[in-house]
Amino acid sequence: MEDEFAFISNITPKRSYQKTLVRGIGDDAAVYSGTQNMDEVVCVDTMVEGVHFRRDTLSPFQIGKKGLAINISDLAAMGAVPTYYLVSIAVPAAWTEGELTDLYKGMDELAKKYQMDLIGGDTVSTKDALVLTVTAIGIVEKGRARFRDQARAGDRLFVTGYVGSSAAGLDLLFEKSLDGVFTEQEQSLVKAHQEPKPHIEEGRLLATSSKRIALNDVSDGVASEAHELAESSGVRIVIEAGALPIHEAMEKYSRQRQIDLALFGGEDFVLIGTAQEEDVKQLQVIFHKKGLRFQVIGFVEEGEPSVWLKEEGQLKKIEKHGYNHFQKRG
Ligand SMILES: Nc1ncnc2c1ncn2[C@@H]1O[C@H](COP(=O)(O)OP(=O)(O)OP(=O)(O)O)[C@@H](O)[C@H]1O
Ligand SMILES: Cc1ncc(C[n+]2csc(CCOP(=O)(O)O)c2C)c(N)n1
Ligand SMILES: [Mg+2]
Ligand SMILES: [Mg+2]
Ligand SMILES: [Mg+2]
Repeated sequence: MEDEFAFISNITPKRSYQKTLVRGIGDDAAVYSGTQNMDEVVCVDTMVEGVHFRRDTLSPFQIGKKGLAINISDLAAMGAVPTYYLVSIAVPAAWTEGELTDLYKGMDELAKKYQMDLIGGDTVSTKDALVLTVTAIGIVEKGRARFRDQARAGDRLFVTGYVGSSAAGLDLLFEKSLDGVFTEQEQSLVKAHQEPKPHIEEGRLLATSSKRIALNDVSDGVASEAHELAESSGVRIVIEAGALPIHEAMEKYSRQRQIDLALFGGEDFVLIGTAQEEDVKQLQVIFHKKGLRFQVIGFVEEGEPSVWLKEEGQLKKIEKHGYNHFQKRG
């Protein structure tokens, strides 16, 4: 990059979607007005070169798109409607301005889909690895945000999409690299890793259609997210191995590997939650009508906060070893 200021000028949006925007990029901070009867929802997640992606696993466009997607996924897990985002980027010398422009195009594609305005950020240089930090903002009707602490004994555990696909796709990318040759089946796993689709529509249905729902998104793997629900809610969660929705492209993998990828792989960015049995029945109908996936994968019991896997009648305790930045993968 030659000039930080010319770069900022290039990535400044020429249009805005949100009516509440008062001042976007170009001042010391952005300003937007609150919306009556809505709560503001805000989250931030970071992607680091070498940790969350490599140059041979994601293209610059995909890095941008995924950097925004993982944040929209957290908004989805709260039941929110996305509105704004801010981008902080630390750029090493090896990255060209063209690549950075592509990275922003990736974010812009998704922003357009959800009518989100880019309203600010920060651009700095760094020595080795690119670091992309996105802050996403959304709104949700007052009292409707979906929390992790709402699971109760008797609830069913559900997910809103395939689990394990992203980790399977990453393994394929490690094996063959970005421009490797993939079968059509392999390509669907690779795509799940490179361009995860945030489940906003699902989150909105869960925020507006039912009563008490605990909700989280799958960034670190089903086991880790189930632990978060169990710990926040003070309950015991049982996952039924046979019910996990595994993509057909993983059929040729051993059963053990499929389950491992689903439980401990992560980055699927589907929603995982719990709801009362009678609400689950309604939700299944609503989701089905919209062509969306809603799969019951287990249940909630009273007991010490813990997660168990039920497989062929046997119960096995599963530890919280999803993806953990400061632990070796178990
Ligand atoms: N360094 C930090 N400083 C302050 N709060 C943090 C920090 N890291 C995480 N948190 C907060 O801790 C909570 C859990 O964060 P966490 O990142 O685990 O959730 P997540 O974004 O859903 O998961 P993931 O990062 O795997 O996508 C959130 O409320 C988050 O804002
Ligand atoms: C090159 C490369 N190596 C490993 C991985 C796997 N990975 C990285 S972070 C993460 C969990 C979510 O992170 P966070 O908790 O920060 O949201 C996972 C499963 C990857 N995507 N790319
Ligand atoms: Mg986070
Ligand atoms: Mg989350
Ligand atoms: Mg997250």
